Amino acid sequence: MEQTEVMKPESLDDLIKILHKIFESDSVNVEEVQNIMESYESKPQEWMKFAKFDQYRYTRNLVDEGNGKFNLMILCWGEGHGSSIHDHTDSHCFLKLLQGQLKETLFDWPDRKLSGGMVQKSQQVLLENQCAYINDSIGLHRVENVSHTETAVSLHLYSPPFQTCQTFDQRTGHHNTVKMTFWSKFGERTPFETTVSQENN
Ligand SMILES: N[C@@H](CS(=O)O)C(=O)O
Ligand SMILES: [Fe+2]
Repeated sequence: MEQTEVMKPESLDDLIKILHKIFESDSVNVEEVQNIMESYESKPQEWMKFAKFDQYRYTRNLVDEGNGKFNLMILCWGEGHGSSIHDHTDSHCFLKLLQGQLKETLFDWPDRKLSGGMVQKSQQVLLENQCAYINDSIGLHRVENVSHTETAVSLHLYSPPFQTCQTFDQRTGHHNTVKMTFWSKFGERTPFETTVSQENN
């Protein structure tokens, strides 16, 4: 389908409505989703209720389940928090900055005869309101809030939704499968579960 104009979402709720419409279709137009997400102007009062921080790790806070087609979540990054090198389980990943800055480092998938560690392909600093995109054919990434004084908040859309991903050891290229958990869902702190690992990647 051809895209004629980019609608500018009036609010986070409006953005969610537009995303529901877009994802009714079976094919995902990456550029369209990226443009819509980028054109939403972040207003803290609209997303504050989802932004719950942890002292030790970045948190994943579920905002919307996208009718089963996507998961929309807000990630909260304390000073110096970062993810390990990971994949996105064959899903589309859109990452929009709501507050602060994040550094994204791209890596190639490790090959068998890896020596000297995994190779960095590129690096970019994402600024407020920018929206980046990645999938497994582009490569792997690590995301970091390198600031020692500012927190960062980002809005992530994954389609289709996924619950596990692979994390990679930069030195050896070896990977582990990790279960991904939510710190909160729809603004409510997720109850502590003893059976489920509370690890992020
Ligand atoms: N993909 C990561 C966040 S990031 O580092 O892009 C996650 O969903 O936890
Ligand atoms: Fe990621």
